[in-house]
Amino acid sequence: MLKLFETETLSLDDLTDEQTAIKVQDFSVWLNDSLVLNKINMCIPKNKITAMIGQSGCGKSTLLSSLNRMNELNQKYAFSGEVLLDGRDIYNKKENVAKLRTTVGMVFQRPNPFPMSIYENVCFGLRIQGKTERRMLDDIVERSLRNAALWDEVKDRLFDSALLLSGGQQQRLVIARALALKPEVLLLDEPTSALDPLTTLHIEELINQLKKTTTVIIVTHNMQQAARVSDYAAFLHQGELIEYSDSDSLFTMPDKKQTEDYITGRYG
Ligand SMILES: Nc1ncnc2c1ncn2[C@@H]1O[C@H](COP(=O)(O)OP(=O)(O)OP(=O)(O)O)[C@@H](O)[C@H]1O
Repeated sequence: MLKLFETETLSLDDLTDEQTAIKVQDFSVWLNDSLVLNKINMCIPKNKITAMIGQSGCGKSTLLSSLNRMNELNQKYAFSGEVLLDGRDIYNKKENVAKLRTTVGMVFQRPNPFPMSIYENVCFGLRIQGKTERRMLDDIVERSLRNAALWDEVKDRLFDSALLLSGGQQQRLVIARALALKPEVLLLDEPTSALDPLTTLHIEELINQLKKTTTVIIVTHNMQQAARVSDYAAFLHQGELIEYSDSDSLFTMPDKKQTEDYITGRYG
């Protein structure tokens, strides 16, 4: 299979604690009293790209947003089980949720730049953390924009409104905003679904670069994209984790008939 990038494959069954970024254990979610995720178990490897795939409504976004407690913004939310980040249950009562959401950053389907300058967008979270020293902010803004492959396009207009950027530039800007906080994990919810093919390719290259320092988990409807960029893939169906393995195996020799039907386009 044509892969955009090659990578060493670890066996998901033999991951050590050091190789594991997030461990999801018997995790179930109810929204408005209906079961949306049913006893999910998965170990997400560190500094790799893991894709979540499955037909609309299967629970991908719910699972993704459960990994940094974004799901709690939904009022009628209940869960059971555990999500361990570096061995710590993020649902423990003492968890600092604001800090968690900087450690586990999230980028949504539609870019959501704030109505302020490009520069201020990138340092938004840093300012909330009370960081004001200009030279440090300048350095972080430059590094984050470089890492998000946007620096060359915006370096001469850092103080222009972010809303003037194109859709693809805005998506890279919000990735830069997340990177400024040095996340350990970045959650991407269909980050390229609103973008053209060339910009999508830029973002895919960027995602691959990110794994040098960051664990990336991406929800995508685009099977080619999942096969191109991900090292591991999880197939969900009606709230169940049907199959989870390295992407080469899942996309070329799936174990389960349901997975095969989905990736060959028989449904979904
Ligand atoms: N607030 C809510 N109350 C009740 N059910 C909800 C709520 N939000 C989502 N759901 C249901 O939970 C299930 C999972 O939704 P989720 O958004 O996680 O699926 P998804 O796989 O990401 O779908 P898509 O690919 O369409 O974005 C769906 O059946 C959805 O209708």
